[in-house]
Amino acid sequence: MTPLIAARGLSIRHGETTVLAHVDFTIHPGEIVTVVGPNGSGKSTLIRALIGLEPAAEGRVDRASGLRIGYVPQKLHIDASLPMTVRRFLSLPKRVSDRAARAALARTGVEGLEMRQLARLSGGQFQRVLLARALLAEPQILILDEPTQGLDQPATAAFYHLIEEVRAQTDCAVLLVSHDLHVVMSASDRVICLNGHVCCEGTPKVVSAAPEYRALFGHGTGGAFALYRHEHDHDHEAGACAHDHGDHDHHEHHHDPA
Ligand SMILES: Nc1ncnc2c1ncn2[C@@H]1O[C@H](COP(=O)(O)OP(=O)(O)OP(=O)(O)O)[C@@H](O)[C@H]1O
Repeated sequence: MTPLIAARGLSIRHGETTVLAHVDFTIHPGEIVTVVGPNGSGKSTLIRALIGLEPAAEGRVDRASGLRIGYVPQKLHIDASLPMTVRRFLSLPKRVSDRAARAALARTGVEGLEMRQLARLSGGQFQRVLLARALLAEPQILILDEPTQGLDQPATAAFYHLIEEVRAQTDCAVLLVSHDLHVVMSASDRVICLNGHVCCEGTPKVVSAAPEYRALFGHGTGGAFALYRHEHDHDHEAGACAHDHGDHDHHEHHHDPA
């Protein structure tokens, strides 16, 4: 199957610093893939590179032709305290019909909020409005960078449940960045563990058992994997550290100043 997006030997540098080194990564239609990794490990950078917002220092990113991407960035360059209604926000940057706006809000469980000021939305409602806006493009892939930051556990769980519903309804692929390992792991087909490079990759079960993952996140994470989305699927597909090229010197020194 042709991937929607593929990074091939992708390295990203900011000045002298290599932020991502030799990343190989693909996402296929309909998959839910989660990128996990410590702070500063390059998760947002990878997402931005996949979308075309970061130039490759080495390697490349291939995107399916005409790919429709629904992107919810980690930081929104809009002040939520600006006087702006949800309806108006949904029309940025491209005007949408009342009907489309209503349908998008209904789909994300925040129907009837059209005339509400952004500043008066709860954190959870705001995330759902962001998701509604991303869905307006009828994306083939939805990319969400830490969408539940600041939400409590029930709101986080409800949001991921919604993502799964959206995926089921639209069959779009979903690429998530998250720190919510417990919830996300259970809702992912595949997990990529990043730390300047791909440390390990595979099903939640494979990644949870990978020494590289455990070294980063500790051993107390075992309980996080009680609910695997496809417990019996594809475990053979991507063994732990499939993308570890054995270049250990490089990996270990990755975060050292160049
Ligand atoms: N525009 C930039 N210029 C210079 N360095 C940058 C820039 N953007 C990111 N970095 C650095 O690149 C590294 C990776 O950042 P990135 O935001 O991708 O990490 P992250 O894994 O998403 O982190 P977090 O979990 O904290 O959001 C960090 O060390 C960061 O300081």
